[in-house]
Amino acid sequence: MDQPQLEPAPSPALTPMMAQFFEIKAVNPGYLLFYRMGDFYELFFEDAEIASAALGIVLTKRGKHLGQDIQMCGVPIHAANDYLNKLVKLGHRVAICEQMEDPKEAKKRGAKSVVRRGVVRLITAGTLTEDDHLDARAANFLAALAMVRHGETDFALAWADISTGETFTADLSADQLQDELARIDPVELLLTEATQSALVERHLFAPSWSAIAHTAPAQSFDSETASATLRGAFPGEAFDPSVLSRASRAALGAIIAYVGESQKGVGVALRAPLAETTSTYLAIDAATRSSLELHQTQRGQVRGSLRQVIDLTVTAPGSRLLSARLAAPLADAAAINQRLDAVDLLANDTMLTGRLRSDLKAVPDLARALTRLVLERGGPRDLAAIGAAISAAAALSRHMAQLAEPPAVIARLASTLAAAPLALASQLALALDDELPLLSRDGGFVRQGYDQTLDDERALARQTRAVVAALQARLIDETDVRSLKIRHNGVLGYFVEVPAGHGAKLLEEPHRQVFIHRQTMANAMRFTTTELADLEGRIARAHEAALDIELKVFASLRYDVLSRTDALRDLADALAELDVTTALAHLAATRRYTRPEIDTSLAFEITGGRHPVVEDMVLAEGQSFVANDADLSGDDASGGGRLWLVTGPNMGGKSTFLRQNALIAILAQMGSFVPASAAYIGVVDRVFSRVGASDDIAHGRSTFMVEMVETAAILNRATRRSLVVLDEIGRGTATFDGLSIAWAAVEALHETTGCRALFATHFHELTSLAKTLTRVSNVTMKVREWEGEVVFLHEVAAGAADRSYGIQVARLAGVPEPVLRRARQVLTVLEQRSTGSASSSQKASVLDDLPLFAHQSAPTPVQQDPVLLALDAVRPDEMTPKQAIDALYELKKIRDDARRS
Ligand SMILES: Nc1ncnc2c1ncn2[C@@H]1O[C@H](COP(=O)(O)OP(=O)(O)OP(=O)(O)O)[C@@H](O)[C@H]1O
Repeated sequence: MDQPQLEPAPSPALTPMMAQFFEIKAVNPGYLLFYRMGDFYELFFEDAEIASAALGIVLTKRGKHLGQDIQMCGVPIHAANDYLNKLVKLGHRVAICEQMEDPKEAKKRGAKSVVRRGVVRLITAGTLTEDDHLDARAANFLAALAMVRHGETDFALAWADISTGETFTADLSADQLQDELARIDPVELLLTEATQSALVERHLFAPSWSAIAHTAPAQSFDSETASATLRGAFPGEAFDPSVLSRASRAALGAIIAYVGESQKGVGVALRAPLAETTSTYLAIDAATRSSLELHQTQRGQVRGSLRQVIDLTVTAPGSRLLSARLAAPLADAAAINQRLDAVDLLANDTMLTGRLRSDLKAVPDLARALTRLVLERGGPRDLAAIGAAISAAAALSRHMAQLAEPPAVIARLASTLAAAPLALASQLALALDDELPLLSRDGGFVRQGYDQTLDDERALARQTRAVVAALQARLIDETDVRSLKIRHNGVLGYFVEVPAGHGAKLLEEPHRQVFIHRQTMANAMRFTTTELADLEGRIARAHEAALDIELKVFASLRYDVLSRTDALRDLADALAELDVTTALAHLAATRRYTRPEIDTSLAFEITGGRHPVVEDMVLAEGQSFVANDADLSGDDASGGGRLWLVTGPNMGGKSTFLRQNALIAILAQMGSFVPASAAYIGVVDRVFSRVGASDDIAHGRSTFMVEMVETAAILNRATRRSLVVLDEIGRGTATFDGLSIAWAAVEALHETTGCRALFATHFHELTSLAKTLTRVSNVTMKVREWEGEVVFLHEVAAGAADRSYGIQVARLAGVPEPVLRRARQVLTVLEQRSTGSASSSQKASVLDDLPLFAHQSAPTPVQQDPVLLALDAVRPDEMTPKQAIDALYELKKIRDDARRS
């Protein structure tokens, strides 16, 4: 969110401080400047207006500039973090400008000189590292998008999570762009102005990107300079920039430049980038992600999403990895089966899984602690977190050592955990105290007994404090002022304080030889003595010396940790992966999920499938979920997979059935067991789901237009290996248009695409396609009619529905009885008309009677219910138990009589 710039012209009347402000502001355009003044960060001019409105803090004035009041607001240092958090969440960008020298130093240069200040950090959504700014269970990606004019691909994307160091690149074609960004879900997106305009022009700029896009200068995307930048950022053999495309280098270079600029010279340790090829993953486009409510519901809530139901991880890094796996399931059968082997073993060994999960609970966020230490923002607790993670890894690997022939993933994890640098953990445990401060700057974190010189200095400081107490006692004796006290404050240091009434005594002989007057207060007088000043010096020196040693210990521990960065990152990865694997095993064991069989065929055979989220909701309401089979299996010889046409009443469970099959495919390919009694799936390359399209008024597209754009995307992009799930295509337009489009779409999916597909529809005419298209079958959601009401059985059965039960559903929804009656009349005539059995006079009469409400009869007067009338007469307080039972029988009888009549 860019903000207006201040006028740059410094006027001759400018105070030196304002001149400094303008200078700093001019080189940080687009940032709210947090300008340090003593214990506050102050904001001026438009910055102050924006911040005061966003934070709800008071806007004041400080002097004038060019005849206008200077608006100002400020936040105290100790609360700055909260305010920063709020501003960044609202999309603002903040530059932190600190005092770079002691104000006393500035004074030495002259009374009017200004304290030197400089920007030490730029804070934006994508460059955060502090725990209190980050969501522990979500990645925080900064992305950069480079566009290529002439090249193999059109675009390249680089993205990095600064808080963990993970870095990726991918070359993309124009039609992959929106899907990939929806998968990565960055919090900030860098691109040049030219790229942004080109995207807008080509209708590729998704509306949701406006909130995260930040235009960066073209030179930061220069692929020539990028190579050098990349070599500097990823030194060593591990990474060779020339393996990346020019566009990927440019995008990655832009990220490195931006991060470097934001951290103002503090080296950011990103991990060597992983180049991703989209073909390794099951492709899920943005509309499908939203329709299937993978990470959040269509209303933007995590509750009710698939992620919420399946995320049983016990650590934040585990949760982040699970979320990433759900966003990008695999498309390689062997890799999926490896993951499944690991889950399988643990799902069947609940004892081991229980032990691992209980140990994992105590594992801290190693990756983020490590990054803070790299960025010189870490404290003693981060060091302790690293020690704790290493020790936990060792314990976990001991549990895993019992396994005789572990599957490949478990064996790999066990060996990484076993290689955890234990010596480092012991050293950290020896050095660090049990209770630790957040920051290292005030000391107090090194364990007693770790460093002899430190212990000596601390003892000295303690002793001198005892000497102060002895001195106080002696001075009381010598002066005979019982209320004399030796105290300490930040301004005077140590001083002698006596009540005002005794002050005069100390100013006189013989005491004036000893006591040097410092301050007179309303009810006390303060003095110092040579001996006290001397003692104070000793205490301060001991304290300083102790702090100095502690800071050296911290620096050396930090160095030791950083020299193991690669091993620690591997360890962090392994811990997160073990958490995900045990969580999926726990899910499988506790929710009756089964292992899917995965291969490269075109199978899709689900027995007793369930919808993971709807099942949870239905069970919570005390009902049971009806499991359903699906078989869309096909083969190349017969032209591809099967297509099921699903008909049935509204509320019958069609959407649930459609979605559950797509979700089962996604779960299976991310390496999870699935909610079914059996599942056999040939790897899916893309899944498309359009269930319950809604309009996109904000972007000028009607329901029908959205539906057609999405249908076009499916027909153009689905392959034989894809799974397509479509709900009610063509319902948003005139019946015949809609029916024709749905008809043609089914034919195209069957004849040209040959994908496995579920197609729900209310156009019963479509069911006749099963006669001509060999791989089309009709299924229907079963219902039963009971006393004129429809009961949904939620059961999928072969065949086609003969009616929609729309009017019954309208009745359930509370549509008034006269409207329902009239609807029934119209329906009867329309049905007879379509079968040709209505007489011409009947047809004429229904047409004459339209519009519908012209015919509406006056509402039937509400009849008084006899049961209620009888109930009114009942006086429970005046009844004996016998009379109460009789009354109950009477009420029942009245009701039965009323029914019969
Ligand atoms: N298999 C099932 N077992 C138990 N309850 C189910 C099942 N399927 C669906 N339901 C219940 O029925 C409700 C309606 O289901 P769903 O939205 O899938 O119906 P629909 O046929 O798609 O309706 P519409 O055509 O109006 O969109 C669900 O919210 C759920 O409570």
